This record gives sequence, C-alpha cells and structure tokens, in this order.
Amino acid sequence: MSPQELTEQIFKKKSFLCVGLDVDIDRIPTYLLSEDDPIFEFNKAIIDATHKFCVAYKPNIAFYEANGVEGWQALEKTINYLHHEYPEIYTIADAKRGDIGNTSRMYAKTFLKDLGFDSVTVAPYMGKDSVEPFLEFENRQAILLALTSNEGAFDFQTQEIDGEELYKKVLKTSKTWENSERLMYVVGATKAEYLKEIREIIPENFILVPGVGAQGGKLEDVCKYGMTKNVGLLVNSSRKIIYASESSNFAEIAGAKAEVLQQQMAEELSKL
Ligand SMILES: O=c1ccn([C@@H]2O[C@H](COP(=O)(O)O)[C@@H](O)[C@H]2O)c(=O)[nH]1
Repeated sequence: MSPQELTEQIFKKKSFLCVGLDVDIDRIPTYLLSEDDPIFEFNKAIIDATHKFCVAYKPNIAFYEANGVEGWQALEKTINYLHHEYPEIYTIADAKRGDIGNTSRMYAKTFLKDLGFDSVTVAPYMGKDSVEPFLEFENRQAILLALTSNEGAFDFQTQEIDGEELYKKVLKTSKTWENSERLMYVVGATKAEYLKEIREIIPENFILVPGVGAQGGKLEDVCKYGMTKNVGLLVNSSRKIIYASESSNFAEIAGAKAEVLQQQMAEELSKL
C-alpha cells in the first residue's frame, strides 16, 4: 500500500489507529487454548471486532517466534486472513530487523514479499547498507526506529554527537538513502514533545507512534506536535485493547476500546 492510499483510508475511517497484535499465550482467554490454533483464533476475533475502528494492524513478531513453528504458522494465517478479509488494512511486521546487506535482503524478502506485509520495522544502527534492502519493494515501507518509547532511548538515541542528538542524525542521514521516500519512522508517544523538532526534519513521512495506553503516552500530545495536514501518524495501542477483558466477550470489549480511541482521533481530525 502507498502512503497516499493509507492517508485515504485514514480520512475515510476517521481513524489513524493501529491495533497491536502482541499475543501472549498466557493472557488469552483460557477457553481458546483448546482450539487447534489459539493464537490465530484470538487474532481473528480481535480483528473482526476492531477493523471498523482502525486502519492498521501490527503483530509484534517476538510474540509469534516465542511459540516456535506454531507461532509462525499463526502469524502466516493472521496476515493471510487480513489480506483476504480486509485488504484495505495496512499491515506492519514489528520485527526490528537490520543486518549486513545480504542478510537484510533475506529479512526484507520474508516480511515484505513472502508474507506480504506492507511494512517492517528496522533498526538503523548498522546504517545505510543494512536498511536499503528493505526499500527496494514498490508500495512497501521500512519503518526506522528513530526515538523509541522506552526509558533506554536516553542511553544512546538522545546523546549528542558533534552537538546533535543521535536520533536527529538518524532522521537526516536516512533521508539521503536510495528510495528514502519509502521510509517511515518510529517515535514513542511517551516522547511526544520531541515530535515538534522531528517534524522540522521529516515534515511529510508517516510516523508510527507506539506507547499510547499501557505505556502512558497521550494521544492529544502526539497530535499536537506530530500531526500534519495529511495526518502522517499511525498511533499504536496493543495491550490496552487486546487484553481489555479475559471473558468470553473479550473481542467485543476490545472493539469498544478501539472505538473510544477512534472517536478521539475523529475529534483530532476535525481540527485539521
Ligand atoms: O519504541 C517502541 C517501538 C516499538 N514498540 C512496540 O509497540 C507495542 C506497544 O505495545 P503496548 O502494549 O501498546 O505498550 C509493542 O509491540 C512494542 O514492542 C514500543 O512500544 N515502543
């Protein structure tokens, strides 16, 4: 999907919500454990109940890899289900990959070609040749970690080198790479006030913003500092939506949580 098509979906659905599919087998309703594929059944129920209120889903690959072959199969079934039932939905493989060029090329093939995700999250630390293989696919994007939501972001990302913070160097340098128009960036909602300066460097690119909900980030602050006239934001919430209830109507309650966020987003969009 192109960024333009994603923007059209955002205005159509009045939502820039991304629902995180971080399925922890120890947190799903126990009655699902007797199913052949409990992870997929959980995802399917969550997707059916929330798709009207969001424009994107972001399975975090760690939660699938932690369940071995069965986890990977559940991931494949989930992405196939989304492609088949809800092709208008944008998909993000939150895998945080990046390695020497020929290895990155394999990661890119896995997520962007074989599994057919629209995008994959990528760590910038190994530089240009580790990221460019992810930018070779038409209508696919790499989402580069710029300023993450966790406390450890202050260990390196905000440290100054030659008078400039490392995350700003990541933003500026990545703009010089081949096919850089296919880049999106991650900035944590817990660091929303940084978005003002970040927007001066990347005025147009989409920013994926995790950290609203369980990590305490505020949607209003994210919009205040990061929203552009074309929106340019995907705001993710995982645990607050998918684990809102452990009862048999967990999906319905997840849908209601997603709708609350969608309504707040509609309000923010009406200010544009
Ligand atoms: O800076 C980052 C980058 C990625 N994440 C991921 O987003 C979700 C957040 O989940 P919540 O339950 O809504 O807190 C999760 O998959 C993280 O690994 C992030 O939080 N911060």
